[in-house]
Amino acid sequence: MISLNEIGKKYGKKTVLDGITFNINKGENIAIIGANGSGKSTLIEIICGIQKQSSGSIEYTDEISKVVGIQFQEGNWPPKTRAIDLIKFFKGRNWKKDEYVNDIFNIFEISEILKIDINKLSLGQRQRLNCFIAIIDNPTFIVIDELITGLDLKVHLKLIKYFEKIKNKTDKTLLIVSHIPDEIEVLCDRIIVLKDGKLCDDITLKEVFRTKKSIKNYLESYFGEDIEEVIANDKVEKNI
Ligand SMILES: Nc1ncnc2c1ncn2[C@@H]1O[C@H](COP(=O)(O)OP(=O)(O)OP(=O)(O)O)[C@@H](O)[C@H]1O
Repeated sequence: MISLNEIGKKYGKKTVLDGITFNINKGENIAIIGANGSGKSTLIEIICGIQKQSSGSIEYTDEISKVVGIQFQEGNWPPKTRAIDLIKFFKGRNWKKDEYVNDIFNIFEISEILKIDINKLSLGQRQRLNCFIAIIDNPTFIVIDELITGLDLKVHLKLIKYFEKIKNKTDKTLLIVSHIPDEIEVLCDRIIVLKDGKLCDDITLKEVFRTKKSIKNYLESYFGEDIEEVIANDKVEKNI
């Protein structure tokens, strides 16, 4: 279990996270939602140990966090780095003999971008590669910061299917930043809502369906406008 206790984060005088308390149990699949700037990325970076909280504590009580795979919205790779260089770096020269790596290599369609400078890839191609690299070590705890960014529909559906398989067939723990109702419904069993850096809801999908009938209705109750519009604005902001 990962236990967050009164996590706070300040950048200078600006409070970005305030009093965040919740647990992540092994095998859980959690969606973190919130408006732009509500602190989602900061929170997942703190959970993964990339950033230090300004206050509060985190306890990691079992093997959940032993192997963490985090996919960032953007990855800053050194100039002239290619996918093949990263694969060899992480898995060695004999990576082709690794069945798991070959499997995800095909699913994420890496062969077509294998020898291109990563900095010259399109947003969607880079997203695919970032996601692939995040899970190359077959992590027990997978953190995905907005799967949809830059992906075309075909690849998006393919990746959702892959993560759905992970959810159903393994006891891996998934933490996903997402605003896409269908994605949340397929991949998650719990939603955490951040608003202005505060945790304002922590609810199971079961409860969402019982009280609001659909995830779309639930999201609308937080965003206060048609969620399709929020998603569309998100896509425009991220140049999809
Ligand atoms: N390194 C930083 N220095 C100063 N302020 C920062 C830094 N990183 C993030 N912030 C600010 O902290 C707030 C929360 O940012 P964060 O990226 O965590 O939000 P988010 O919910 O993930 O946003 P988005 O949906 O746009 O990705 C924002 O106001 C952002 O401008």
